[in-house]
Amino acid sequence: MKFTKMHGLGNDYVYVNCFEEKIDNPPAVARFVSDRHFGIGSDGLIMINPSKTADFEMEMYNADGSRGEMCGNGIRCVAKYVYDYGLTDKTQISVETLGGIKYLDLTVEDGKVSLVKVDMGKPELEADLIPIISEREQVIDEPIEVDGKEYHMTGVSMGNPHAVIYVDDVKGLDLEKIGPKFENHERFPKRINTEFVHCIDRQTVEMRVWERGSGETLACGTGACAVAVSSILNNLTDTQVTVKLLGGDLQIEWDREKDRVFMTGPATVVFDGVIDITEIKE
Ligand SMILES: N[C@H](CCC[C@H](N)C(=O)O)C(=O)O
Repeated sequence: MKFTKMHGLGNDYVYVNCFEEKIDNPPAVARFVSDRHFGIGSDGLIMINPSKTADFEMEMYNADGSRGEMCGNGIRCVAKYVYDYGLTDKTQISVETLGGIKYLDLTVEDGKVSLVKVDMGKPELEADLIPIISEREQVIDEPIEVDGKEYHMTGVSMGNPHAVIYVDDVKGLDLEKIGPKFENHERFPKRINTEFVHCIDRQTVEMRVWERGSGETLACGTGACAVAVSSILNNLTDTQVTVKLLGGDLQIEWDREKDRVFMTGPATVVFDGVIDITEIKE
């Protein structure tokens, strides 16, 4: 199977052009290629498929083989792949996802995509997932106990579920310890992506993320959007936010008039390769 290894701010996936390749068991292939010792090494698998309702379809799997409804860093890389590898010459494209059709603007330099702006759509407060105790115009603040400690979170969906938690010290967090306890907490029937955030000023936040199905990643596009929406709702930032992640910065804007979130960031090709997946059983 031919693949292309790409990343968005270090959130790396194995990309497969399924106009040419066929994958019969994506969850098993995702687990295999993601293994950083026995496979290629990645945060998951992203299949680029034909679509009946958009220019392309993004089918995304986490490293544990679970399917994600949407992937912000991933969809920017899909846009770069389809332009740079000649599947389109358009600089405005649409991509079908389980989280709805997304619309992307591509910036091209020297014939290659260097930056992508994604209309991430309408943020939803996860009332069914995390009971919201007040209307969205007020502070959204839900207590949750993990490891005997009470945290306060804001639940936001960007197609996939997120719990946003504000802390004073992001760097010192033991994510390996508390991350899985949030991810698998009984409050989250679909599990959860959890973002830990420190606000630097009204235009800048820094965050780390424990992703559902992949653990700590260097960046999370949908997570950065959820953090921006939560920070604006909690009156901690203005509507344009630079989100600083371990892998780099994303620019997020929540256009309250249109009620749509826009994410702008890079996409990078690392290498092309071929791997034998015929022996994968499970
Ligand atoms: N782990 C996420 C999917 C990947 C999201 C993230 N890598 C991004 O860039 O948005 C989930 O299961 O909902």
